[in-house]
Amino acid sequence: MSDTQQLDQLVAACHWIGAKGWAPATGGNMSVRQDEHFCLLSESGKDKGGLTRDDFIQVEIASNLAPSGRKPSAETALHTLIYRLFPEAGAVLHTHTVNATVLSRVEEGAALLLYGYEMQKSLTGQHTHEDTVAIPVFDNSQDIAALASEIEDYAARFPLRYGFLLRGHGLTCWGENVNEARRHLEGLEFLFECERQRRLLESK
Ligand SMILES: CSCCC(=O)C(=O)COP(=O)(O)O
Ligand SMILES: [Zn+2]
Repeated sequence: MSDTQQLDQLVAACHWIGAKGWAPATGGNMSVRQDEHFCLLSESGKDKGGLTRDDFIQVEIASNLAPSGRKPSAETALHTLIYRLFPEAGAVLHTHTVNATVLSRVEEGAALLLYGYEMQKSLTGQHTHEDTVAIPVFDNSQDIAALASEIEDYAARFPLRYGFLLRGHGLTCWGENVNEARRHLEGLEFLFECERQRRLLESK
């Protein structure tokens, strides 16, 4: 698929995310890989539900630098980390949903454990509700370089698949292309909603 087609799919995904209310105000950021060395990342501070092709900025994956001098997302280092860690990753979506924000705060452990849900099979490679999907939760930080380094250390020691949560902040997830990243986002968001409801009911 050409760069233009991938970017068009990403723009459509941004509009879909916006319509769902998953990137309120200027929250969220989205990117697509161009090749081994470069990705296209959303410009910082924009309403991501209304992005057009021109709102994406080329960023060098190794350096986080934008040759154009424009300002890509404040969370650029998290996107480029994913592209460096996973050569098969082709798109990254970061959202600020209520479920991800609340669940990541009430979860006291280092990971949100999802099990018993048929919808786990919306995640590539999951074939049964009887397995456990672990989505790590990292404490939020305004120091994105330090956060990226912490996540890199985690990935060197533990499996990291589909996405991670930032406590009180949101979800960052990815896929081999925009469509797979979208499926992972939608599947995880559904699972987060179920888990939030389950915890609420069981606490009564
Ligand atoms: C109110 S949004 C705060 C920053 C953030 O978490 C985010 O996802 C958007 O930052 P960006 O620089 O990508 O616009
Ligand atoms: Zn964010």
